[in-house]
Amino acid sequence: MADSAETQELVYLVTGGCGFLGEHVVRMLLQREPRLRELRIFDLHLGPWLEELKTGPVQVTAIQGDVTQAHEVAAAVAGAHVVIHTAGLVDVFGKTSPETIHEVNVQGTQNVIEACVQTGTRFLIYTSSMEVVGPNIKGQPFYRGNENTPYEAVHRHPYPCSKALAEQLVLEANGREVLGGLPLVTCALRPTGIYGEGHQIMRDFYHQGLRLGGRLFRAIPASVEHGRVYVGNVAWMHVLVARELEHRAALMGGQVYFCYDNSPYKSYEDFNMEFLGPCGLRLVGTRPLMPYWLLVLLAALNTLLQWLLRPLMLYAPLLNPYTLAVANTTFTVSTDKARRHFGYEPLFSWEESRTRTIRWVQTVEGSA
Ligand SMILES: NC(=O)c1ccc[n+]([C@@H]2O[C@H](COP(=O)([O-])OP(=O)(O)OC[C@H]3O[C@@H](n4cnc5c(N)ncnc54)[C@H](O)[C@@H]3O)[C@@H](O)[C@H]2O)c1
Ligand SMILES: CC(C)CCC[C@@H](C)[C@H]1CC[C@H]2[C@@H]3[C@H](O)C=C4C[C@@H](O)CC[C@]4(C)[C@H]3CC[C@]12C
Repeated sequence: MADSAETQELVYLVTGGCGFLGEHVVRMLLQREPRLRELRIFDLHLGPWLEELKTGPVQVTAIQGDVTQAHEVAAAVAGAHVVIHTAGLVDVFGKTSPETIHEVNVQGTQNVIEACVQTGTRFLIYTSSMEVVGPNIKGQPFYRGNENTPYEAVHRHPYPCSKALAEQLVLEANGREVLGGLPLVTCALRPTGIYGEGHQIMRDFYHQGLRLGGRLFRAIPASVEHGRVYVGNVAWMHVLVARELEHRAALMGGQVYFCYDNSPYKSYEDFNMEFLGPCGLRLVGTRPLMPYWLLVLLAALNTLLQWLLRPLMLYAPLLNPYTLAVANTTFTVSTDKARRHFGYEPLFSWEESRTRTIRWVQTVEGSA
């Protein structure tokens, strides 16, 4: 992309632009990418909030489409300078079949890659995930690791498997010739557990606490560290990579970067309480209130119930064998690769991230 900080000439496409992360990427681009002429938002489910974005200087084009449909993807990609591909099924609760997860997350990503090649789009940023690395099926901890830390990335669950395959497709596509003869430049960003305004699981925990009289009951040892990253900083990293990818193609092309900021390392439950506590909830117990084997049994029971009830209803509780294993395994990152490669610094401090998230929880329906 030519250096044209002043002129608005670039066309960006964000797939999954109406999702939790996608919406923040869309808003961040409109706020902090002065070269934008058109911003295309491609999603299976378009949000009503998009209308409010159409009053600004940037042409905002909402495209209702399905990444599993190659022709729809190609039509949306054609003419874009940059594609930020966040669309995906983030399903670790058994809501959809393994086949559907693969079709959306893997085949959908392949469709995006082929659309870039066929239409001449040269820059593709993929939202991968920490789960491409771990935690693995052996439950081995990943303690403050980085992009080069050796770790046996072995998965069985459809979601991490799909993210790993999709990431591999994106990285392997780096350097492919696109229409016009120039090379495709790709990279993948690996957020750890994202939190912030719009985080559905945080909302679920909040409602669960309200139902239990303002209390949540500790299930995971406080010593299990989870890496979390604020959604605004993840969005900022996507914007920054998109801006720097051309000028630093040789360094950044085909690379993966963990998404990180200054959010503290805590157990999943203790971290959530940073936001739910100020909103009136209390985490009962300094240690897990029930033995791990009982949690394993309950998780297995939930899987059985989900299977039995499937003909009648969707039963998809937070607790299942996979979510329990992930929750119970330390996974934290400590890296500065994004800073070294493209000058990333978190846009939001921990204090700002925390305040913004608390304010959002306070607006959640049913809040105390
Ligand atoms: N939430 C996290 O903690 C987290 C952490 C790491 C990585 N990620 C990754 O970030 C991305 C976004 O995750 P999220 O948490 O915002 O999820 P989300 O479910 O809120 O957003 C995903 C978006 O993709 C859209 N989508 C789903 N299937 C589609 C299809 N077939 N065609 C077009 N659009 C489709 C959905 O409508 C939704 O708007 C995903 O790729 C996910 O794997 C999320
Ligand atoms: C004891 C049980 C009730 C566990 C409840 C917490 C559980 C639902 C949480 C714990 C860890 C969470 C995952 C983690 O933050 C990272 C990711 C990667 C991302 O790509 C998708 C979301 C996911 C899987 C989180 C889902 C919710 C988990 C499992």
